[in-house]
Amino acid sequence: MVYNLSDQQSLITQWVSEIRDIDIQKDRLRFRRNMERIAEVAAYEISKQLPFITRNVITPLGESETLVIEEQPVLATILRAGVPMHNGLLNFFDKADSAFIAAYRKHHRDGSFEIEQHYITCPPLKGRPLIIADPMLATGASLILALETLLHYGMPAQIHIVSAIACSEGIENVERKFPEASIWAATIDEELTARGYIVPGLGDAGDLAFGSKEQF
Ligand SMILES: O=P(O)(O)OC[C@H]1O[C@H](OP(=O)(O)OP(=O)(O)O)[C@H](O)[C@@H]1O
Ligand SMILES: O=c1cc[nH]c(=O)[nH]1
Ligand SMILES: [Mg+2]
Repeated sequence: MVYNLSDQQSLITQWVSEIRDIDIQKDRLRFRRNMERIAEVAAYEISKQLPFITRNVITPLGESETLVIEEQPVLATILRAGVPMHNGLLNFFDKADSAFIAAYRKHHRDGSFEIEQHYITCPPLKGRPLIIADPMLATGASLILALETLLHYGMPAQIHIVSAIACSEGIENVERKFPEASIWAATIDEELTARGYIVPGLGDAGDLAFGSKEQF
């Protein structure tokens, strides 16, 4: 299932406009915070699909029957561009465990690239909701490799993918491999360049959040 959070006008469409804008996106603090709050809204929406249980709470004046999350999710993030979205998810799922995957596109001279994955840390996933943040779902190669690796830690009860900008081709690639996953995108673009950049997209999310990186 794919959820496009720009289906309706809302603060999400405002924030998407700001992360795309070639001038506004230069403000790194605002860029990271916009990514963070997009993830916060996605966390709220995803929370409606998690299992809840009834709990009796003693208040100073009596008792109240409330609904609380039954099983805390595991929040996974692909470094480095995913870090601001991870913070956003953690702001809302404040009791969750976290998983981290270090992966990046290793570019070759001919313009092609492959995904290098170096480090992963993850708690047991069996029977738990898994929410993975990757701000740019371009070809989907990073996300697919990350999910394939994460599933060695157990089969989650639910898989939710949170992206700021997802492109149709990447969504199709991910859906083919993980049809059970829900994709929550702040917006969806149609075009992918030969070098795997989303158009109109926003540029390089990792560089915009943290600065450019040297590649050896
Ligand atoms: O869907 P894909 O084609 O795999 O592309 C998406 C990936 O590319 C970006 O990471 P990048 O490799 O630029 O690393 P960074 O976070 O260090 O900038 C982005 O954060 C995704 O993880
Ligand atoms: O457009 C894109 C594609 C991958 N990664 C990015 O940061 N931007
Ligand atoms: Mg990058």
